[in-house]
Amino acid sequence: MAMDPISPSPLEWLSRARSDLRVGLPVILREGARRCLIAGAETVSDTRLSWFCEDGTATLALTHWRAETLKIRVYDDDLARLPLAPGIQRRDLAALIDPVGDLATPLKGPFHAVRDGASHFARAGLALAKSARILPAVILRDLDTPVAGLTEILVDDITPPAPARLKRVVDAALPIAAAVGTRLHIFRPHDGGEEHYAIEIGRPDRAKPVLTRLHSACFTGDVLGSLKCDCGPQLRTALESMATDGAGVLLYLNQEGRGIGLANKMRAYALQDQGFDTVEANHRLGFDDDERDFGLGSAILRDMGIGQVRLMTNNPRKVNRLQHEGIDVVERVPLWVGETAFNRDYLDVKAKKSGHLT
Ligand SMILES: Nc1nc2c(ncn2[C@@H]2O[C@H](COP(=O)(O)OP(=O)(O)OP(=O)(O)O)[C@@H](O)[C@H]2O)c(=O)[nH]1
Ligand SMILES: [Zn+2]
Repeated sequence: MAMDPISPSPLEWLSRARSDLRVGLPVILREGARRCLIAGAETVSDTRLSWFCEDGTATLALTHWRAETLKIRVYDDDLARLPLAPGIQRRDLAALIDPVGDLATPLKGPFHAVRDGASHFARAGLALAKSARILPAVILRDLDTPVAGLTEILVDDITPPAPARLKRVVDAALPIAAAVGTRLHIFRPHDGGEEHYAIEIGRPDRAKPVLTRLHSACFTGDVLGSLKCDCGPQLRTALESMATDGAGVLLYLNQEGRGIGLANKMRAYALQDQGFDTVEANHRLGFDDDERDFGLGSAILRDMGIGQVRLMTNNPRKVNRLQHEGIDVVERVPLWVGETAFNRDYLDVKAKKSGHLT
């Protein structure tokens, strides 16, 4: 991995590794002279799975959340490793990593987690799977020699995640129903991740606090008008308030499903159909309550020359993260709109479990 101008940089390798995992291609993790092959447990093919497992040394890494649901002992703080026997099939793996069938087949196990050996390859693999927006579960196997054609990355390049860096790609006038004088700015992260947008209403005076919202993408709420959440009404109300005020900036962050991606959010909805709440559903899938990085918001605001904001939110994590990164949140503007019979429990859980201010 020489740092000449033409070879991939660590960030570029990471971007490749995410795509590889998504299509089912294994990736090599390296630390010093040690190499480990990993693959997404959700995406690995039958043939590759049997290759991984043929000598009986492969393991499956799950987050502590998923392990707790399956009653697996957690020896490594935030994750658990299970041995994978030769001959294990993809449907056996699916039952371990995907909670949708948990209630139908509740008596899985007992499981004997791996205690020995280092867990950092597993931890790095799980971080990579999350950033690839697949289920947070990876299979691992030590590797003696490099494999030609596979992406190889250093464990240290995965954890801890680097602070968000984005570049402004383009902006143009976009008259919208809420405000004719609107511009849409597109920002592209250096790490090859999803693009994010800034919707600038009017011409906010940078010398004063700017009415601002950090809005996370919600395809179901923003586009389809889902009644299960409050995102659509929050989006429209925020834009209308900025129009009424004469100026404002709404950052549309492509962190669908609190950062787990739309496919995993729909898995969470399937669990909610079974009676679990929004937080429990994330945990049963193996995710934290909230996987979003609000550092994206401060990076974009800084780029736009905005240092002081009146932030439209009920979420104290957004306020804290902006403050932490030097954006002065001079006021929090509550944004409670769009309660329906279908989202009452969801809003209740956000207030009770996720600390949303009422
Ligand atoms: N995982 C998961 N994500 C959900 C669910 N319902 C909505 N979301 C996502 O939750 C996020 C809500 O985003 P925001 O409205 O910006 O954030 P918030 O944390 O509610 O904070 P404020 O609205 O600012 O008070 C969006 O990314 C939605 O896609 C759910 O049941 N599970
Ligand atoms: Zn929503």
